[in-house]
Amino acid sequence: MQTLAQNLSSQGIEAPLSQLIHTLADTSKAISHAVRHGALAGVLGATEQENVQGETQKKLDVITNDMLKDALKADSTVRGLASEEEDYIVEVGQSGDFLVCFDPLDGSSNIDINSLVGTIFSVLPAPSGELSEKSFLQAGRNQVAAGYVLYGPSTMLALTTGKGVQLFTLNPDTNEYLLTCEAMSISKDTSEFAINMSNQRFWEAPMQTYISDLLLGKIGPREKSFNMRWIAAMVGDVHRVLSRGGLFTYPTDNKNPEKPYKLRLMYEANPMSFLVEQAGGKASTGYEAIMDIAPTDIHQRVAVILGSANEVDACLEYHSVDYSEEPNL
Ligand SMILES: O=P(O)(O)OC[C@H]1O[C@](O)(COP(=O)(O)O)[C@@H](O)[C@@H]1O
Ligand SMILES: [Mg+2]
Ligand SMILES: [Mg+2]
Repeated sequence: MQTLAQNLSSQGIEAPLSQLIHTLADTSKAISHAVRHGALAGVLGATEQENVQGETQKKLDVITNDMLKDALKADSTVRGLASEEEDYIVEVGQSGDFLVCFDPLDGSSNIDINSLVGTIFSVLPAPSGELSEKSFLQAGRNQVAAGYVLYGPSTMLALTTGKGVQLFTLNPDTNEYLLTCEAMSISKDTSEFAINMSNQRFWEAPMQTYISDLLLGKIGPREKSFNMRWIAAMVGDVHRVLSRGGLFTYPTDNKNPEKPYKLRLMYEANPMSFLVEQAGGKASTGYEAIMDIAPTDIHQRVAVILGSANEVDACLEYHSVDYSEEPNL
């Protein structure tokens, strides 16, 4: 099995990007170690702090953010970083080639129940000139690399540099990432979907109708039965979609009109969309491809529908219908 270094070199990845990917991969090994020690290391539970998005930070949110920040600050290829847990962008060096956006610990609500969590990252080219938040506001199409690390029964790194999606598994005996799937591929069709059903009454008409039709199974317009899964960590749900197909969505809702979306564009939706497209799937808001969005804020949120191409298309058809005349929606 190829090591991460061997795989990057066989893909012809240039030295600066390879260095950065190693920094991220090495830090994820340390995070995996901390996550695995859980209560033994006193890292479970919440802090008294909130992040810029008004969410109470878990201890591990802060610990993992600091680990990644420190490692990226020491990497000469990094010009700046943006994190879910940082209010503002952080300038790192004067001359680095890359900007890194990351969610240090995705699925925070799973920490205290010993369930799946992960790290998501997106690498953008650093524009020349003075660094500001504007430097980061690039469409997802500009990403030069993206990936996630899943801290599950085994620790796995899914990575794309625009040449398909490679999956590595951390060998716990040698602490080395080894290539265990050289080209992840999402089946075009699926009969599995993932959505937080408890928000059903808050969704817009297209999603209400689409999910109702899935639930009707064989007696409905789709004429087949669908299964549902919800891990409550995007990283786990997207990993399942990459592994065996499926549709994952966190749609627009009006639960809190000031927050119509949940997932963050720069460090959740864009990197996952890059991976999904590279594995042959699709990623949309319902109205446009996620990676085509021109960002306006590093912490901006967005509706996400991603996964098996034909099923995403089926969902998008519901978004092209005018429901304004429908009495009950
Ligand atoms: O709590 P809900 O509604 O199930 O939302 C789960 C979603 O929220 C998230 O946990 C948000 O990520 P963070 O844990 O990084 O804030 C996603 O990973 C996941 O898909
Ligand atoms: Mg997250
Ligand atoms: Mg997070």
